[in-house]
Amino acid sequence: MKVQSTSLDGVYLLEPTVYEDDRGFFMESYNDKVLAEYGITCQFVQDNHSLSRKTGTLRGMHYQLEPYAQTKLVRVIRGSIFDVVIDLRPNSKTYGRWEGFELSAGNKRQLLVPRGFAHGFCTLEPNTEVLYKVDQYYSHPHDRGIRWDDPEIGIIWPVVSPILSEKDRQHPFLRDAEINFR
Ligand SMILES: Cc1cn([C@H]2C[C@H](O)[C@@H](COP(=O)(O)OP(=O)(O)O[C@H]3O[C@@H](C)C(=O)[C@@H](O)[C@H]3O)O2)c(=O)[nH]c1=O
Repeated sequence: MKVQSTSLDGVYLLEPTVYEDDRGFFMESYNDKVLAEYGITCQFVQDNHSLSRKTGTLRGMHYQLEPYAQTKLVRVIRGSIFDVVIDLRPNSKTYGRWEGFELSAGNKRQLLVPRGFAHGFCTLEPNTEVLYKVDQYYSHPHDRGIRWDDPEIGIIWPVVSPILSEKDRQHPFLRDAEINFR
């Protein structure tokens, strides 16, 4: 497993070692010892799986307030996504900055999203399935979001008119968002 740091402190891009043979492939999709070498010692407690039928489906930008903030380990098992994080840690040098990564069933990359970040993605292919581990349980009362097209953040999405849930259309801009990360 190759672990690369990114422009945002605490966000890592993971590239598993894939062993291919006549039958197909084998890879370790999660190994806590490898993550611990990078100081990532969270305990994952829930696995999530979503299917987005159409290309250009955008889910985001989501986070949970403390004490239900979540670390997420995201990967794609079918199709591909443009996966985006926004740094929401008020004391961070990169507060309000975003970065995007292409994750696909083909490249098998994974993104480690720490607590204190908003997360979202846009699908690049039909019938895209995303799996992710989280280290805190879902809590509806702590569930928050920021508008995907907040001009102050300026995410460059690969789609102009994405397919959104009703909830994701209603999120506030970052300047009005409720944030309680330290
Ligand atoms: C996230 C989540 C949702 N749900 C329920 C609530 C709701 O009725 C239904 C659909 O929820 P949503 O519309 O929020 O699903 P979705 O838009 O896919 O939300 C997800 O988006 C990505 C980008 C993330 O980063 C995730 O953490 C999560 O926020 O599933 C759970 O039961 N457990 C969970 O962990």
